[in-house]
Amino acid sequence: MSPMRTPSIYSQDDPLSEALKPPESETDFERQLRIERETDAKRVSEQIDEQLRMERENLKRKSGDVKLLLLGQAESGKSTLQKQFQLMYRPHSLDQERASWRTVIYFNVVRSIKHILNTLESWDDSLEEDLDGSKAANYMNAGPSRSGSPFQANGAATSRSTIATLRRRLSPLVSTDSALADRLSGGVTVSGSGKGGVFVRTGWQARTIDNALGRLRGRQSGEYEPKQPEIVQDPLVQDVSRMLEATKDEVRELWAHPTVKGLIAKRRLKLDEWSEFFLRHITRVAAPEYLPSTDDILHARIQTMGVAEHVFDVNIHGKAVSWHLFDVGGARGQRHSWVPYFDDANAIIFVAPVSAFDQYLEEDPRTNRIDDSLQLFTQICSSPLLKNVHLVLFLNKTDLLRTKLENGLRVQKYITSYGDRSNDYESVVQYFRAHFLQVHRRNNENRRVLYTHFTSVVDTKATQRIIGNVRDSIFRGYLQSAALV
Ligand SMILES: Nc1nc2c(ncn2[C@@H]2O[C@H](COP(=O)(O)OP(=O)(O)OP(=O)(O)O)[C@@H](O)[C@H]2O)c(=O)[nH]1
Ligand SMILES: [Mg+2]
Repeated sequence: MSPMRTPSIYSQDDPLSEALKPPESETDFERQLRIERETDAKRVSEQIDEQLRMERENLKRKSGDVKLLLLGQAESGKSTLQKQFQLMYRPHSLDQERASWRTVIYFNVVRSIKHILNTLESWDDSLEEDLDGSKAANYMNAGPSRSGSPFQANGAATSRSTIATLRRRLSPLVSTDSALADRLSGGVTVSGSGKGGVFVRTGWQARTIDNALGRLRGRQSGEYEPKQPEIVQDPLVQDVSRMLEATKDEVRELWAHPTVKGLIAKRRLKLDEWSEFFLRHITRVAAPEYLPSTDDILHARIQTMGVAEHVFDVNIHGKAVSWHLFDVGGARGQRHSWVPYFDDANAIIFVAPVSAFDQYLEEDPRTNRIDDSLQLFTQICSSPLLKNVHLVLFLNKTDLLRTKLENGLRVQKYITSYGDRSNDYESVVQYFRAHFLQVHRRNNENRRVLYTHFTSVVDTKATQRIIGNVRDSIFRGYLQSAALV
């Protein structure tokens, strides 16, 4: 007679229970493991619910508080701007979460290496063709190589074998990709998350540690003492750190390889700004006791899921006012969650990345990112719910725009209406600004002012000055509308 089954957490009435039912052939040992896993998952889920409930409680808005929304497409720089607010008004909180950013940065590095190796694989045949012909010279001129150019000595065959060796040596590091993604997302996958890979919800920093502890607890017998986030050592992060340390020369060699440089120069390999940043700083990032600097945190990339609320006490003229800042996920699949937050908003900072003129949406590769920003800005300007909101526009990523133009990228190639205007920085930013101003003018029944700033939100000094300006202008409008002056 088979032993009586311990009840599962799946309810018998649940229509999903049929699909989730354990297999008939499950052994006692497998069942025990499954039940432990389920109990563990339930505990984590309850902790998350409790944490969210407490966060909601703490975040309750009082009348007189300022509600500021950060809006804009994915990768525009909203969360980076939020970090600047945090740095300015709650710097200790960034220190507390500093260690958890290591997971994100390792994930960014591992994804970048994976992307380079995959691109090398898919271009293998045409590379061979290029490298055998005169075009090889372009690759060699495209950038310095730490190890010298392998093509000069033995040609394409040597290059291929160097890359094959690097691929083999880097494969254990690359294979940590999904475990890191899982750690960050807490196992939640979102379809269409694309190359950025992982969406995180508000409070992920604490939960990243909790996820690690949950798993640790599963392995240990007996009780464990919860520790401070800073001193908790996530075994996965420790493993990745060791691997990175052991293979940092290979990562550097791959990054400096003439074929990789050549593919980048020919725009066959497109790396995101954060990939380039961390690969450039790989020696520091791969050091055993690496703790991310503030600059590293500002460059780290993780997609926002839903809407994350942050509260800051902003002091102005001796009076402390609570600001509730809402950082939204900008990907198309996330935008439906914005509208409930429009109600009673005081101000919006719309972030539009002007460097993105040569880029297309991850979610829809036919849509140019500047076009998408303009469409989105049109919707925001024309929304009746937002007609009284103080409106600020950040034309962001101006540093990257400058670099692209200096490298000879022509705007007209991607935005034909640009025509034969001069391709210098000033002409380009003014052209984009004029388009946003036009959208605003056409959707401005209430004759409200649009405050525009050219920004690079990874630049702390400049951004904090601009935040100061924005704070003052929002505050003036806020005082007027509250009839306090
Ligand atoms: N160089 C440079 N990088 C920037 C700038 N603004 C943002 N970034 C980088 O761009 C990446 C994306 O920025 P995020 O702040 O995560 O973008 P987001 O708007 O929050 O994106 P979603 O959460 O997906 O909506 C990060 O790696 C940032 O470091 C900028 O002005 N200059
Ligand atoms: Mg974000």
